Amino acid sequence: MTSDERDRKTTERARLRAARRSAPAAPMSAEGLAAVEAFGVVPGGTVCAYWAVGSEPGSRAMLDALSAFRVLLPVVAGDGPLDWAVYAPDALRAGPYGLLEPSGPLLGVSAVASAAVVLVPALAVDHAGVRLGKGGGYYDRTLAAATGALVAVVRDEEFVEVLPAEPHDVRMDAVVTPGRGVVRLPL
Ligand SMILES: Nc1nc2c(c(=O)[nH]1)N(C=O)[C@@H](CNc1ccc(C(=O)N[C@@H](CCC(=O)O)C(=O)O)cc1)CN2
Ligand SMILES: Nc1ncnc2c1ncn2[C@@H]1O[C@H](COP(=O)(O)OP(=O)(O)OP(=O)(O)O)[C@@H](O)[C@H]1O
Repeated sequence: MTSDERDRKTTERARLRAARRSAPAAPMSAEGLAAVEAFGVVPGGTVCAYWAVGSEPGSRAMLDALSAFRVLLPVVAGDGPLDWAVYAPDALRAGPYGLLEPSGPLLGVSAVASAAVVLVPALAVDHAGVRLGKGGGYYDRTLAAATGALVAVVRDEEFVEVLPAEPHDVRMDAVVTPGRGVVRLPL
């Protein structure tokens, strides 16, 4: 039943967040580019990425490695789908949840459809492509409109066999980890 799955998500989130707190940082500077190349995005193409916070995998270096592409970062817009703006290293401002957000013009929630690849933050991903996020539902509400490849970015140990899933969970097309590189899903 769905409410059981929700409880199991809560338990899994707590476990994964605790593990992250004691895990080494995962700057993953090359893995974003590896994912974009794996899906054959041409220079100048659009990629959605994210500004990593706290113990999340990812870094400014991961974004800067994508300088041949047009990189969009999410902007939290109330409880709705995420808005987007172009990443420029010198045009960032503080957003909610300790995030930095791009300060340039907002492109609207439909901008996610312009991306050939969407790099998606996650606490964990499973072999079927089910992703567990932080529980806000922002990405699930957003990715329904995406048309490009959805690639979750996690540590090796966060790529797991099976996660609890609800009907609204949007499946990932691939995962990238430092040890395994880009893995197409479902496995
Ligand atoms: N880097 C990044 N950007 C993102 C997300 C994300 O998960 N990671 N989001 C995904 O939906 C959206 C924002 N939603 C978020 C929801 C919760 C937390 C969060 O819990 N962060 C800290 C607590 C920070 C604080 O409140 O001070 C944490 O993980 O403990 C972060 C972002 C859009 N941008
Ligand atoms: N497409 C959607 N439409 C409306 N509500 C949604 C949708 N997707 C998720 N939600 C709601 O958002 C809440 C959190 O969902 P879920 O547990 O899947 O978040 P998550 O994927 O871990 O978080 P995030 O996407 O922010 O990283 C749930 O209450 C869920 O019902």
